[in-house]
Amino acid sequence: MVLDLESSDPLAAAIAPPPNETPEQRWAREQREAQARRISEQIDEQIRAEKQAMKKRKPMKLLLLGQSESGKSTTVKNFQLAYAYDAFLAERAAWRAVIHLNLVRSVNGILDVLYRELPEKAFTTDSGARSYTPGLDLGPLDADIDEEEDEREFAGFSECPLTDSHRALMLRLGPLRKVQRDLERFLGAASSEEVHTGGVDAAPWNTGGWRPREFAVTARSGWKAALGRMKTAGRMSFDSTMRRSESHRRSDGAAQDAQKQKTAGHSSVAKSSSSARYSEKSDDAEVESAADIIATCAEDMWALWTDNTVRAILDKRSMRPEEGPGFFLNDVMRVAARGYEPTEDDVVRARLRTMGVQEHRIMVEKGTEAGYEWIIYDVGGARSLNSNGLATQRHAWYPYFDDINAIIFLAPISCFDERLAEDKRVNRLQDSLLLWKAVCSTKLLAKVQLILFLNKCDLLEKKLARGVRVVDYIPTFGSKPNDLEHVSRYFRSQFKDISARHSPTPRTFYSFLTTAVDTKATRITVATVREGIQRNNLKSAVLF
Ligand SMILES: Nc1nc2c(ncn2[C@@H]2O[C@H](COP(=O)(O)OP(=O)(O)OP(=O)(O)O)[C@@H](O)[C@H]2O)c(=O)[nH]1
Ligand SMILES: [Mg+2]
Repeated sequence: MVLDLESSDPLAAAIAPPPNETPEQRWAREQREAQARRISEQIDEQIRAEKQAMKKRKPMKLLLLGQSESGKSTTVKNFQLAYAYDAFLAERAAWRAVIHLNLVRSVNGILDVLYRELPEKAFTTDSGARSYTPGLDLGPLDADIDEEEDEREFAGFSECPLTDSHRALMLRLGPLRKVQRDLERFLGAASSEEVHTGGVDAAPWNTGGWRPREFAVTARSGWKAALGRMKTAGRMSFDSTMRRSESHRRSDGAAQDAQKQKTAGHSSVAKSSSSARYSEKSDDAEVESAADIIATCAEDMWALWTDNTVRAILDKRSMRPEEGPGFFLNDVMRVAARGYEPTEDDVVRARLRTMGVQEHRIMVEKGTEAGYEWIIYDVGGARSLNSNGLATQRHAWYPYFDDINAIIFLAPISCFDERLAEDKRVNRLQDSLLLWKAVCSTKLLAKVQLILFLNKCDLLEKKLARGVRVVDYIPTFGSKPNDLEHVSRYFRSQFKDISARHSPTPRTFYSFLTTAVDTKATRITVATVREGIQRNNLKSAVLF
């Protein structure tokens, strides 16, 4: 049987003129069709005009505040994922070097602990000064040593539990010291600025004692320029033919970064752009060689992380790298593999400290608001922004406070049992509350919507599940059940109370329980917040 395509096409049948149409009927039909075309064109024109108007509309300005490691930059990444996905994708490869740095920092942090477990003679020089075994390229101790902690009797081990095969493993991982230095130099070539953390910066994965120093690149020193270089490096491993066009783009990018930072009120633009000079060839080669060494060490890193003795040593020291920032050891075989491309989740979990102010322009790519621009200011939560810092540095923040539409304030509520490194008397949650109080009471912000993200709920839940009792750190918590619901409700009530008592004029309290590394859940929160800010009304958004 031959299929009659013409008559079996429902569309063709629907638009075909009726059979036996009279001239009058034809005239009437053509009139109707012309009218329908006019309406359709009007609608198209209206959409075009709306898009134009959208582009002309003042961008929505959002400021992210909160102590260091509260999750501000992670929240920015969630905004990018939701509303500027193409831009997010474009930068994804660039994060490889950061993720590699995060990984080797975890490994070197563990190695530091292990070397300190070895008998004295294994790391005492002729002069008696402590050092690592001579002849190894272990570099300087990459941790802030707390002598008190160092001398502490190591309960549970009467003698060194590390065997010869542990030592051999540690030796084989020795080259990762240099890898860490190289990656730090690469990411920070614009500034070579290492930040000695303290105060609100501190969120070590060991709650007491010493911790690995964290590496930072700053807005002032042009970390975006560094990211530009990482883009090259990341892409190189996927497509080396991109090299030439990329180097052109990079110089453009450095100029744009300088311009953006200027817009954001940075005084050190010149420094930022001039410091973007670097030796492309050696930097690229360094990053590739770092990736190579990391790939070679993959199995040993995994062996280290899964070794029972090593884990017992970390446990005894209450060290939990897996709860710290930028933890990739569980994924080491994937992340360290040659040709590794970061996933979305990897990028969201990657840790790169922000110093100064980062300005992110997010152009909404799709939907009814395509073409609409958001400017998100991501403030480094370093010391300058602690409870006292806000007072002393308030002038520096005025340009950002001025015409801001909303502030998202991030408070990591899992850190109720952690203390500031610079002042052991101050609880980190307490520090967050003080900063919140300072923000709430700022007169210039009286009319600004404040949205509180009680973040790191996943870590809070884990902590409570392993028996850490809130009342031991915050006596006013009393005898309430030590579970996520009651604890988060209690913490929320503290923040709410401060908002009510210290806001210059009455303001509605908006809060969300968040886990910023959970991109699915955060996407919903971000959408609610975005719509709410746009309508200047988040009433339906108050959760629990
Ligand atoms: N487990 C967990 N980790 C989180 C969460 N939010 C952020 N992180 C991690 O915490 C680390 C710090 O997050 P950032 O977003 O860099 O913190 P920040 O507030 O920008 O810190 P500064 O730039 O120092 O001011 C990163 O490694 C994140 O992946 C969370 O809800 N749960
Ligand atoms: Mg940040």
